[in-house]
Amino acid sequence: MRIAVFGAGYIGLVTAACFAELGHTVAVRDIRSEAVTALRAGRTPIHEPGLDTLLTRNADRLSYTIDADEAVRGAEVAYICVDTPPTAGGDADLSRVFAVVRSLRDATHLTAVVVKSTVPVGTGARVRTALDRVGLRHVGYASNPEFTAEGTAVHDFLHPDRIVIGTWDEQTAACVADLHKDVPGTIVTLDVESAEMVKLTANAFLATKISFANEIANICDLVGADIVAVTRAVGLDQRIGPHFLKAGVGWGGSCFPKDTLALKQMARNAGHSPQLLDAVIEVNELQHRRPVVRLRAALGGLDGARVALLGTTFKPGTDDMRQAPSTVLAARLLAEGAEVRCWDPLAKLPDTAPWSHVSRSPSPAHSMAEADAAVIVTEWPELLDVDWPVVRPTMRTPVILDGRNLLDPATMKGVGYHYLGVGRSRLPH
Ligand SMILES: NC(=O)c1ccc[n+]([C@@H]2O[C@H](COP(=O)([O-])OP(=O)(O)OC[C@H]3O[C@@H](n4cnc5c(N)ncnc54)[C@H](O)[C@@H]3O)[C@@H](O)[C@H]2O)c1
Ligand SMILES: O=c1ccn([C@@H]2O[C@H](COP(=O)(O)OP(=O)(O)O[C@H]3O[C@H](CO)[C@@H](O)[C@H](O)[C@H]3O)[C@@H](O)[C@H]2O)c(=O)[nH]1
Repeated sequence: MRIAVFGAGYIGLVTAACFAELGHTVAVRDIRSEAVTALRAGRTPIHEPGLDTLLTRNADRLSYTIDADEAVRGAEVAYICVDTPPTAGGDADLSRVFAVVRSLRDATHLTAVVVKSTVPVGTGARVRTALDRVGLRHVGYASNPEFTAEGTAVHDFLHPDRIVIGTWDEQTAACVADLHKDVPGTIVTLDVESAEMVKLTANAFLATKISFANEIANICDLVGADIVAVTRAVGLDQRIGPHFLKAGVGWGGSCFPKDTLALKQMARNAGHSPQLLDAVIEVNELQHRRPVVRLRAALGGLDGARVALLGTTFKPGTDDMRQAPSTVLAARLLAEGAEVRCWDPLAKLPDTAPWSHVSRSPSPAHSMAEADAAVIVTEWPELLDVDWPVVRPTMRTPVILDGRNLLDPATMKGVGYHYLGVGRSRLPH
């Protein structure tokens, strides 16, 4: 099939590359000319494992343009993969989605318009009305939310747990299902509103699991239990499962913060106050700040202290800094008078505050030299290879706050660190 993909970001590019891998012909449209220029020159503007390979291998089935008409020329299906960031009030900003819909007005040959962007319930109905208004009444509509995670998106797309297709007519459902015919995974067809709700619910539930683990970790710290041992045992219960129970510095990224807030505001707009979701978000915001409280106590104040941030991206395996917990940490440390350095193997650090006041180090060891404390913010595997006994004497004070419970506490204490984990105060100091 011929597909037009709108948006050459993390989701649009993965969608385009994977559909091309499945044998479809894909035209990608973005409004950022620099992204289109890079893609045309064979450069991938984002880091996503496996994406380069797919884009290169399927280059003859892929094209890139800033021209919407060129993208949809001959296409049967248009996929909308544009960003839906929060407005100032926290609702999802749908302006880009509707800009794409307006740009389709001459694409009368389309069979279906599919929204993959994460959107509030009711968006599909509004897009349907907008399509009708621009003369595309005969074109089908589907919601096909995406569940891939950054760092594993290519694998997740090609090996999904489920493919969710929300439509109001069987023909469009069959068309979207056909695009995925060579992809394993259960196809779930349902109404558009429920499909939109599935996406928001899945992210809210995963965020809830993490906030729950973080709350239990904070209690573990107070009463003398070890969160790693606790969640390992609890997760063996098949009704609970082991996933998304890792305590740490809280969740970030381009999805959980935005989507939990969008769900909360969507509920409030409907007259419901979602108290559990409020608590999930609040626990997470506090979790971003807790390392500063703990460092202040460990160092007897932060004014003039040198702190190294090890890892800045919101998780390993990506260059994405969107809503990374490290940004709150860096800002808070600077506000308390600390000098902050950072190391990250991939991060695209913004040149705005707080990062404009943070110095970059080429290696973890370099960032820790003469430092009073280091915080593991992102569990990059490179941190397991650091020669910790060699680094310790180079630090002014050997305080390690392991915000991801990555390292072995006994080993770190054995080589002379003042080691602090998350929810692990039971372990001997
Ligand atoms: N990033 C993820 O892992 C992920 C996973 C599941 C769902 N989603 C959802 O997918 C959507 C896209 O997320 P993303 O991370 O890819 O965002 P992104 O910011 O990386 O990419 C969005 C792209 O859309 C482009 N764009 C904006 N307006 C456009 C227009 N009118 N025509 C064509 N292109 C346009 C932007 O220039 C940008 O390159 C969001 O709704 C997000 O919530 C993201
Ligand atoms: O046990 C855990 C698991 C994750 N995290 C944190 O949670 C955040 C999100 O992680 P992850 O879910 O792996 O990354 P995303 O790429 O944001 O993917 C999520 O958001 C996407 C966008 O909606 C969805 O498609 C995915 O299904 C969903 O996992 C990161 O800050 C992680 O550090 C934890 O703190 N503890």
